Amino acid sequence: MAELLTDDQVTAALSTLPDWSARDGALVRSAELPSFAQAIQVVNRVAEIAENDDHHPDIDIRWRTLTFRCRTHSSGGITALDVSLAEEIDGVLDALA
Ligand SMILES: C[C@H](O)[C@H](O)[C@H]1CNC2=NC(N)=NC(=O)C2=N1
Repeated sequence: MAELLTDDQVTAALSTLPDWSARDGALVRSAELPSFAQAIQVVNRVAEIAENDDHHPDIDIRWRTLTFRCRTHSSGGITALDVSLAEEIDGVLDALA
């Protein structure tokens, strides 16, 4: 099972992820896309990455606003897998937002 990050490790990771915060044992980011269709494109691209990595974010879709929550369910909190996933989600948003 993946190791949980310490609070200090989470703080250090967040310093490189300015659009993310830590809430309730998860890395959380919201993003508003120009349209619902573009929001769904982002979701589809993130879904592909999540399947490849076998690590899946919780995703909330409200019209064109997406909220991603990255936590390792099997570990019960934030692990290095979530930091990597957050970086990959940033990459998708940078490319499509
Ligand atoms: C067997 C497989 O690796 C697990 O079920 C994976 C799938 N995706 C997952 N995603 C997340 N975010 N947390 C998990 O614990 C998790 N477990």
